[in-house]
Amino acid sequence: MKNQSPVAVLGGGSFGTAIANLLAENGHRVRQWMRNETQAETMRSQRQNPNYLTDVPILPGVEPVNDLVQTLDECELIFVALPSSALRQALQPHASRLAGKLLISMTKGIEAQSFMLMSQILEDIAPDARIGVLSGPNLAREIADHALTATVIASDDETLCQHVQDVLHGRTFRVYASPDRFGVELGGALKNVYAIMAGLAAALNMGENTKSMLITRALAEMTRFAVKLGANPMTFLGLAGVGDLIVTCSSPKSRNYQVGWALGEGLGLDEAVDRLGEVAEGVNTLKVLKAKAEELQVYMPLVSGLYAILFEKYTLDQVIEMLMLSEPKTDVDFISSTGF
Ligand SMILES: NC(=O)c1ccc[n+]([C@@H]2O[C@H](COP(=O)([O-])OP(=O)(O)OC[C@H]3O[C@@H](n4cnc5c(N)ncnc54)[C@H](O)[C@@H]3O)[C@@H](O)[C@H]2O)c1
Ligand SMILES: O=P(O)(O)OC[C@H](O)CO
Repeated sequence: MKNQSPVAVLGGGSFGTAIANLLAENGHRVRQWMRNETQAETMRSQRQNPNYLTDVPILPGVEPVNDLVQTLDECELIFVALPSSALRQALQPHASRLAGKLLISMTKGIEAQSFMLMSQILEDIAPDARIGVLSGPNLAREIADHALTATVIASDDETLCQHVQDVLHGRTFRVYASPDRFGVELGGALKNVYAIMAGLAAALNMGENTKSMLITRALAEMTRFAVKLGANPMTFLGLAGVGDLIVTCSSPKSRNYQVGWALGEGLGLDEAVDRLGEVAEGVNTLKVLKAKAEELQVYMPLVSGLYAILFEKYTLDQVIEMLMLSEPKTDVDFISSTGF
């Protein structure tokens, strides 16, 4: 079933571009909104995004636009691919236009002051909207290249999940549903931090044992934190948990991994972020996560270690020594408490 009204994608970056094209491939009319009028005009005339995924042709069904009010008024289903630092500021002024709309957050970040996830911000801005989260192992570059990909639409609104499955599902993009919006969204935000670490380790050629240890202990740490916040740990075994953690910690196409790689090459954090020139949400997430873990007294040695390197002038060697020589722990925390 095709939408009568066009579908909106908010964001002119790589993920907005990949998802807008995917929707158009499935036969939907798409309004891809971006704040930069020149960029929208260039995309309309050249049929290419001048800044992101520059070699990907913009399909005829995608109309790059610059008028947010008109876009929100025209569209019932709205995918949000704005950086976490921009989401509230971009949508708050238009709160009254969002009532009753289907708002799907694809943004993987955490708001600094409030520790709110992006769908919680959407709910805060638009309490009468219907809210979902799309998350999973979803590198924009690979979606645009039609690599076989799976994702998760998460919401307690089953009709919304079905609708999003209908519009996005296709030959190269498979959409699973989950009722656990909080767990799915938290997984997508937290894994960015560990991808920085994995990129750093890879640049230093630390080896496959190290990579595996990092990913597995990252999963343990993320899950421990999530349980403290009341999330369901089982969600972290799915695509939006371990799935996204694996891809982001393994792929040089991940921007968070690239920041870590640049740090491993000896760049400072600011230089690494500048060189990237795109959003790497893990840097801000690390700051808010470190503070929250301390507040909640959750043991997160990898987060503390990376924070110590990036913001407290510890050397990598000092942090490695602290991590490796700390008191030995149990492998899987939950085994003893579940009685298996
Ligand atoms: N790229 C991916 O592979 C991917 C995959 C899944 C989720 N995401 C998430 O999607 C979000 C966006 O990432 P991206 O990859 O598209 O980023 P990007 O760096 O490719 O592009 C960011 C875009 O946001 C725009 N922007 C910045 N500030 C803005 C503001 N105040 N108002 C409006 N637009 C603004 C920029 O101009 C740019 O067009 C992030 O939270 C990211 O974690 C990205
Ligand atoms: O490029 P990154 O590091 O923002 O990661 C992109 C996606 O979140 C991977 O699922």
